[in-house]
Order: sequence, then structure tokens, then C-alpha cells
Amino acid sequence: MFSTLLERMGSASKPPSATRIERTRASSSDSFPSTSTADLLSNAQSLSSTPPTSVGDNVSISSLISLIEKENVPAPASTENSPAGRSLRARTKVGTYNIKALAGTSVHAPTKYNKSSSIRDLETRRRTLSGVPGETLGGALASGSLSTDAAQEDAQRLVHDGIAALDLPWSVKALPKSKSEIGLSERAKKKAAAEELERRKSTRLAGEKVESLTKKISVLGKRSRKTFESGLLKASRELRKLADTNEFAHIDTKPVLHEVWSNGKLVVPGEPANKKKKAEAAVPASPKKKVEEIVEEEPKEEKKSVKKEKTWLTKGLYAGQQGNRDWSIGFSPREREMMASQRSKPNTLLPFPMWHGQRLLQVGRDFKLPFDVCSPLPPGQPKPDEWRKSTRNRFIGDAAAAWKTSKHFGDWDSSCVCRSEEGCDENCQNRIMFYECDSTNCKIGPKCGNRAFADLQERRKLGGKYRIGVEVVKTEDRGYGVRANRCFDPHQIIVEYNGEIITEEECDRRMNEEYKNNECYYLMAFDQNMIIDATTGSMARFVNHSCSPNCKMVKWIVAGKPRMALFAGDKPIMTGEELTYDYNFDPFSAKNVQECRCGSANCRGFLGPRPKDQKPLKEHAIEKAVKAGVKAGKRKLKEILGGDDESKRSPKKRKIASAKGTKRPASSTGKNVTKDAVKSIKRSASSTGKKVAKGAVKSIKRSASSASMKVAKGAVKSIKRSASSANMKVAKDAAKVVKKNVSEQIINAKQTVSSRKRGAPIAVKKTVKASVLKTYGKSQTKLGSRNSTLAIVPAVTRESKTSKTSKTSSASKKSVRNIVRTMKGRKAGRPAGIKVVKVAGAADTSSDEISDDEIVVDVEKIKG
Ligand SMILES: C[S@@+](CC[C@H](N)C(=O)[O-])C[C@H]1O[C@@H](n2cnc3c(N)ncnc32)[C@H](O)[C@@H]1O
Repeated sequence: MFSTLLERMGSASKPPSATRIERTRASSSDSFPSTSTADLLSNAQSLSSTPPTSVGDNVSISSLISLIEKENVPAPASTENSPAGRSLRARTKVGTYNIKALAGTSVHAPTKYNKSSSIRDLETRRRTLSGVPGETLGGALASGSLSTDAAQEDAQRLVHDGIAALDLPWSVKALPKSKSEIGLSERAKKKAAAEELERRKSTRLAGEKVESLTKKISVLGKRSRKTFESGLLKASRELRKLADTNEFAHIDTKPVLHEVWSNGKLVVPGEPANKKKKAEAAVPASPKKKVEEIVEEEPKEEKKSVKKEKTWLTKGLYAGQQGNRDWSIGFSPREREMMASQRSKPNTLLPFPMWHGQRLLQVGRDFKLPFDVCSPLPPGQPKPDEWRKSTRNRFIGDAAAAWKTSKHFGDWDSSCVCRSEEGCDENCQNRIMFYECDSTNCKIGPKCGNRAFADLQERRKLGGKYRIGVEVVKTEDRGYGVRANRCFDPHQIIVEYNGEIITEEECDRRMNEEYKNNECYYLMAFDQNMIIDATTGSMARFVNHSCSPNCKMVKWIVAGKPRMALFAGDKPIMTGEELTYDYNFDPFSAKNVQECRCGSANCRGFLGPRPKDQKPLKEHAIEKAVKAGVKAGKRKLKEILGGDDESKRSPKKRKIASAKGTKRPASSTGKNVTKDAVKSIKRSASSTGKKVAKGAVKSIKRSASSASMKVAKGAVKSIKRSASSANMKVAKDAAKVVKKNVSEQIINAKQTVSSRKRGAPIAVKKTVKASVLKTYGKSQTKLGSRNSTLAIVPAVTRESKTSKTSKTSSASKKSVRNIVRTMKGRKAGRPAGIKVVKVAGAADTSSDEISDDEIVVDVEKIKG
């Protein structure tokens, strides 16, 4: 392009001008080829105002020239008139001018100021390309000769677009130099070079490879380069200055910090997450702060003491709950008060679900237990009149003294040998003996399962209908009764039979005086021939009789004292069931017999003894019984008189043989007679002398005659009592047989004694009277058996009562004697597990009192 131009110019002007161009060029401080062009232009035709300062200028000039050519603009005459043949220096001088001084003047560019329309147009076009020629952007702005803002923006945008299109880092070196730079002094240039060098160094240091812009441009295609260069021309000086910065060149002089952020927090490698907080805490406070802290220290400590300790969850959702409390125990009065006060300030917020249960327990709410758990009767039930309640036994009158002075007092020493792993189960020695365990006789403690009365006491102490578990109910035809308002397990204790413990004498007095008009008596034979009167007593007194009961009344020894309680039977008891037990009632006379209305399938029809106790006496059975009695008497006599070697006989066999069912009334009677006689003989035989022997004979005669009568009477009575009215005839016959047999025995005894007269002296004393005990509910039975019999005498006439009680009173005394003997037997150190149930030879031993598994011990034999 330049060559073309020069050629044309050469054709238009003389060759020396070309030489001048070259020289001018050589004299120019910069090596810009455009300088020569500018000079050429300015000298030749003054088209351009200032020499081009950039590559862009050259381009613009060339384009301008082409435009001139196009428009056939005549070349300036000055070019032609240029002085030739002058010295290089002079020419140079002439041709050189102060650019700065001439910039923008008519001298510098006369055509500009005398411009024709065509030239103006050209200039305008040029301005649009490179701004105001010879002026900086700032200067142009100041002079107000700058193109429009839109043009500026366009230029800037173009530059930016160009750079963005390249996407390359800037090379400062490649950027066109500013005008001011061009005119810099050598020193300044050096400084600038040094700075540049520094920049370059830092760039290298930053490790970023930066290619020079020149290089970049060189690699561009021709068209692209053009575009880029034109874009650069448009860039303002400010932008070019900006281009010098590291920031613009994407040169990082500061080291890059690689940070890791997690959950919105800066993570510093090798440092725990809460290090910051700790570090903050560890940073020593400034002295000023320290003083403040010292001042505030005291109140802080106070706060700490008040502050509650947080309970942390250790496991599970419900962790942290206070689970130590046994909610079944209930609340103390103080706790209730506290809760009542809390109730006045209700918490408006609902508690968390895990606290809901506790809140319910504390605050409470009305609820109804299901029927099968607890179903008490609604209020307004009929209540029995004159019922003085008592839930403990009380000794009345002489009973306490008699109790303490009784020989057996303190016989209840027992201690179990159960192990804590097993507890006191069915094999517990105390349990077998019907002794309740406590701290004195059991080492197991709370795990012990043989503390029914203690459990009942605890249950009742807390109160509440469920814990009491029973209530009085009015029955249709049996007066009041007792029903369960909750469930009971088999053999579970239900309610204690409490009342006043009275002696027999006191009982007689009450019946004759206090209860003479009563229809019901609440008297039960107890222990030591004492009686419990539950007229003032517990609810258990209202328990009715049933022939198929669901409960049983059992006597236990608790802390050395006998106590009676109603226990559940072999089956569980359901809510609402009426509680009953078998009275095993002894009516004493036909007048006292009451009709039973229990309604069970196997109802006996009247309130009386148990079925096995009232087996119908058959004819052959009576005969057999009488025969057995006589046989036993004979055998005794033989033994005493030396007819039989006792050591050869099995005592066990004898004991078992004598304890059989309905034979007992007759056989025991016969035995008693012979035994008494033999005893007298034995005692008498020990003394010596004829006198004694004579006395003995008399005595035996007396005793024999009286014994025969008594035996006969006793046998008849016994048979009468046992037999029903239908068997009365049979009984009478049996009595006759007994009488006959006994008289024979007496004759035999007399003969024996007379034969002995010659040998050893015999003293025969009056024998003990063998009588049948008649008392309330067969008290002997109760002593021997744990299953109690109700000793209630139904409403009877006064006369009959009086006669009966007088008999009872005398019989009771006999009973006491027998009991004492029984207790002696117990105290004699019987082996564990053997129950002394009946005493053969005692005054009255009804057949019902001995079961098959019980052993009958002949006390007299033991003593002997
Ligand atoms: C200890 S009291 C029982 C409470 C009595 N029902 C009351 O109202 O006080 C015993 C008396 O109740 C009556 N009794 C109990 N069980 C009975 C039954 N199965 N049939 C008829 N009367 C009965 C009898 O009058 C008996 O003398």
C-alpha cells in the first residue's frame, strides 16, 4: 500500500521528495513508519494535522489517501515547491516543526481551517475513526470538540468486545503508546522501562504465561488484525492507561488463597470446627474488659447457683424422664397440696407427648376403670344398722390375760430356711405351718411371698375402693352379703375377719344378755378356746355361707398371734362376684337348723356341717364301729395285763387304724373307757400292800360301773348327734350293743384285778370322764384344722339358748384341758413337717376332723 502511494506520489512529484521522506524518517526519534507518512502528507498536501501516533493512524492515513484519490483532490502545491538542494540539516529543520505548538492550528493544518466541504467531510470521517487528530481524549473533551458520547461509547464497546473476543491477557508492551509517552525524556523512559520490567517480573512471578499483544495480533488473520487495530484506536487514553494495570491484564500479584467453605462456615484445614469459639474464649480480654468482668463476677456466680442443671438425653426418646418414682404408691399429702396449688395456675401449653403421662398423673383427670378391673357399687346402697367397724383384733376382759398365761404362749417359734432366689414358695416351712413370715422368722425380706397379712395391711392403709376390694351389698333373701368390686387371684388374701377376742364365759354372757334378741350372731371360734365376736368388727362378718364357696376362712399365726382372714379359693374371683365360704355350721339342735339359700347345684339344703361330716350312718357301719371299739378295749387290757408284747406291734398301724371316719365316735368312746380303767390299774399297781389293793378293787369297781354308764350314754349321744333322725333307730340299737360290750369288759376287768391281788398291789382311781364337747362351731375342730367353722347360733328361744350355753360352758373347760395337752405335744419337739392334728383319746374327736393324710398321735402313749 505504501509503495503504491509512493509510486503515485512519485509520479506527481519529484524524486527528491522520496529521499527527503527517508531522511525525515531517519531523523525521527521513533521508528514509526507513519512519521514519514505524516511528514509527507503534511508537507505535501497538509491533509493530516499531526503525524500519526499509532498504527491506527497509519491505517487511517492510508485510507484517507485512498479517499483523496477517489475524490481527485489536487495535491498541495507546496510539495512541488519544496526546496531542493538544501543541506540535510536545513531541510530537516525546515521540514520539522513543533508538533505540540502547531497542533490544531491553521499553520499546522491550514487546509483544515480553510477547508472545503469535501475536506471537512473527510475529516469528519476521520474523526469518527480516530477521534480528534492530534488531541488526547481528555483534551478533546475539554475542548468540546469531541465527537458525541455515543461515539465514545461505541469506541469503548468496540475495544471491550475486541479484548473479550480475544480472551487473552493483555501485553502492555504491545499496546500503543500514549502521546505523552512519546514525548518522554530518556530518564522517564528508563523509569518506565524499569517499571515495565518490574511488572513483567511480577507477572512471571505470578506464574501466569502472558503472551504479548503484538504476538497475538501477528497470529491473527489480516482481517481480524485490522478489526482489532481499529478497535484499539478507538480506545480512549484512559482506557489505555487502564490497560497498563495488572488488574486489567489479569495479573495476580497477591497469592491466591484456597478456602473451603462448609455449611456456610469457613473450614480451615487442621483446625476443629469450634476452634474459633475456643480461640475467642482463649483470647485474653483487654484490660478494660477484665475490669468489667471482675466487677460482674459476683452476680454471675449467684446466677449459676440458681440456674437449673440441664438433663441431657442419654438414650432414647424418653431419656431424661424421672422414672424412679413408683406411681402406684400414690402421693403424700404434701405432694397433693403442691399439685393442687399447681392446678390453680394451669399451663396453657400442652406438654410434649413424652411428658403427657406424667402430667396426667400429677394433675389427674376423671376416669372410670373398666368393669373387670374395678366396679364399685354406686352410692346410695342400703347399709346395715349398728355396725361398729373395727379392722383389728382386740382382747376384751380376761381374754388378754388368759392368752398370755396359756401354756402354749410362745410356741409359735419358727423360722424358714428359704433362699432368696426361690422366695418363700409352697415349700416354705412357715407357710406349711400357717405362720406368716416377718423379719424375725424369715431372712428373705421384701421378696418373700408369705406375707399376706402384711400385704393386706399395706393395701388397706393406702385406702381406695380398689385396694379395699370388697363392699357390703344387700342380698335378696340372705340379708347383707359381701361382694368383690375387683378381681382376686387364687388364694389371695381378701379381707381379715377382725373383731373382739373374748373368752367363752364372756361369750356366754353376751349371748344371754346382749344378743338375746339378735337374729344373727357374728361369733367364730378362734384359738385357745377363745372366740372372735365380729359384732364390732370388719366387713368380713357379712360374708354369707355357700355350699359351693369361692373363698375360705383360714387361721394364720402372724407375729405369734392367731388371725383369721378370708382368702380366695382355688379359682380366681371376678369383679362383682359375691364372696362366700362354707360355714361348716354346727346347729347343735334341730331347732337351730336354717334353710340354705346359696342356690348352688350341690346345696345341702340347710346350714350345717360339710357333707363328709354328715355321712348317713348305716346299720352295719355302726355295728362295725361298736365292735371295733370293744376290740380295741380288749386289746388295751391285754397289753396292760401283759398278754401282748407291745414292742412287737407296729405303732403306726395302730395309729392309722384308729383314725377312720365314722367309726371314731363309738370306737374312741370304748377306747376311752378301757384306757381310763387301765390307767387307774397301772397307777394303782405301782403301790404296794393289800390295803391299797383293796382300795384299788373298790375304786375299779366304782369306776367300772360309772364308766359303763357313762360310756353307754356317751356312745348314744355321740351316735345320736352324728346320725340323722332317720337313723335314730339304728343308733339306739348300736347303743345297746355298746352297753352290753362295755359291761362285759368291766366283768373282765374285775376278774383281772382279782387275779392281780395275789401279785402286785393295784390302786384304781376315778377315771376321767369321757364326754362329748359341745361348743360353738366345734372349737376343737378349729384348733386342729385351719379351715374355720362359723360359730354362729341362729335366732333361738331364750330357754333353749340358756340350756345350751350352760352345757357348752362345762364342755368348754374340758376342751381347754385337751387343747393344752395338744400344745404340750407340739412343744415336745415334733419333727418339722408333721402336724399334730388330733389327739386320740381326747374328749371329743369328730371324724370330720381327721383327714387321710393326717397322723393321729396318742398323747397318753407318748407320755407313757
Ligand atoms: C354371719 S351372718 C352373715 C351376714 C348376714 N347375712 C347379715 O345380714 O348380717 C350369717 C347369717 O346370714 C344368713 N345366711 C348366711 N348365708 C346364708 C345362706 N346361704 N342361706 C341363708 N341364710 C344365710 C343366716 O341367717 C346366717 O345366720
